[in-house]
Amino acid sequence: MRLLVADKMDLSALEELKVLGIEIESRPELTRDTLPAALDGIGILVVRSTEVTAKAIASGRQLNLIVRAGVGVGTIDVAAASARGIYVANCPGKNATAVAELTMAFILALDRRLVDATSELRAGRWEKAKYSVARGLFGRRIGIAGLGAIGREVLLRARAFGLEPHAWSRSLTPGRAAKLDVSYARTLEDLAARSDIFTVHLTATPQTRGIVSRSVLEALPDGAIVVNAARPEVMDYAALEELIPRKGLRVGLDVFATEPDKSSAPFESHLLARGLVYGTPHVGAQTEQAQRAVALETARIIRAFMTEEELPNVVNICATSPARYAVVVRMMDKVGVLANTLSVMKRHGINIEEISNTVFEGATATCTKMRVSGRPSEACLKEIAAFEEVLHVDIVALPNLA
Ligand SMILES: NC(=O)c1ccc[n+]([C@@H]2O[C@H](COP(=O)([O-])OP(=O)(O)OC[C@H]3O[C@@H](n4cnc5c(N)ncnc54)[C@H](O)[C@@H]3O)[C@@H](O)[C@H]2O)c1
Ligand SMILES: O=C(O)CC[C@@H](O)C(=O)O
Repeated sequence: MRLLVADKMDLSALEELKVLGIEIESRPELTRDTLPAALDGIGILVVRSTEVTAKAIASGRQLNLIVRAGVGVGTIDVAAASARGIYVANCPGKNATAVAELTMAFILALDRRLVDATSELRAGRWEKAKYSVARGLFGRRIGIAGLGAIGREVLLRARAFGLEPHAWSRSLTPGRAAKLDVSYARTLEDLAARSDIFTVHLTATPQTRGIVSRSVLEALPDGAIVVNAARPEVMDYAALEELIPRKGLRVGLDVFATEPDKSSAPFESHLLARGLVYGTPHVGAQTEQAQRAVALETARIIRAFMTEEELPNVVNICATSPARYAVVVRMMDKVGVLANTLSVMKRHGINIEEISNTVFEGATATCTKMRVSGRPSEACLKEIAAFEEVLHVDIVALPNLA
């Protein structure tokens, strides 16, 4: 099988896959527009930020698996992949430490205005009085929006700096907050209102688009530090642009709405000219440690795809299966027995949603579980049971977990 890595990546971690017959091709120069033509004959695609459009997915006729070597899958048309039965998997948590470190770097740099001080020194200006007015972090309040993998790493580091942690997260309850020893905020507005430092670590989904809204940003105290190392879509950047000078916000951004596809393209953001705004070109995950961890996780996913039944970190499996019954058939491990069973199911109009087959020690007998949406008739089950090589047929009603 051919594997294409369409981004810059630590390839040494993928070397071990060659023993599985995988041929690795590295083409970091590919872009959203050139990727579709490069997918001919490719079975596995690995990407970081290169966009995988519906057009690319349609061109990848042999594509079985797309691995996002990172967390956010917003650059992949997951719906198009699902419609063609292509797995999409990611590497959650593997770069959390790196992003938390960048978040802390922004907070410290903004408090001390490190970038401006350095620029002045470089220009030959010793502005000691100007840069001797930092507020300091100890005892100040940090509001963490989203206590996922990165949010929790930020929490850990915030404590070490003596910051007072407050949080809002989708599944955070007052009880859980008490266990984590963080002050519970009922809403994002509530969190913003008590944040001297406000940092966002939410997934970008249709539900979280603009969730850090104008009213959330309006609720921030004047002079607050704001960090977004998550995704631009989660924050109302137009409102932020307006509020930076009005409220004297100090802002650190690793993510921009105008990010180019590849680093050679030009970049522009009005936000950077609005006041004390520091930026980095989406490098939150770019430490050697994080990239190594992500590459190892990518290799683990691909190995599992080639050798195991279960695939880790898949983001596009049907959350609630439409299957309502399982037909459990114990049968002899012989050619054609399963095919006969399937042909009976087909004749009775039964659509199989999921199927698994376990072979027992000695390879004499197997157990096949077919999960189906409609209940097969007694006649259908009797027909299956009538095959000489079928040992037993059962039907089990599945709990509706929807
Ligand atoms: N700057 C970078 O280079 C970089 C690197 C890694 C991750 N990220 C981004 O950082 C963010 C956090 O990543 P993570 O690894 O902590 O992810 P995570 O899945 O561990 O945590 C995500 C958080 O978002 C919340 N969330 C998800 N859907 C939500 C919804 N519909 N409503 C409210 N909250 C919701 C979750 O409850 C959780 O608190 C993501 O946007 C990710 O893409 C950026
Ligand atoms: O790999 C990258 O360049 C960005 C990674 C980051 O945004 C992620 O979601 O993991």
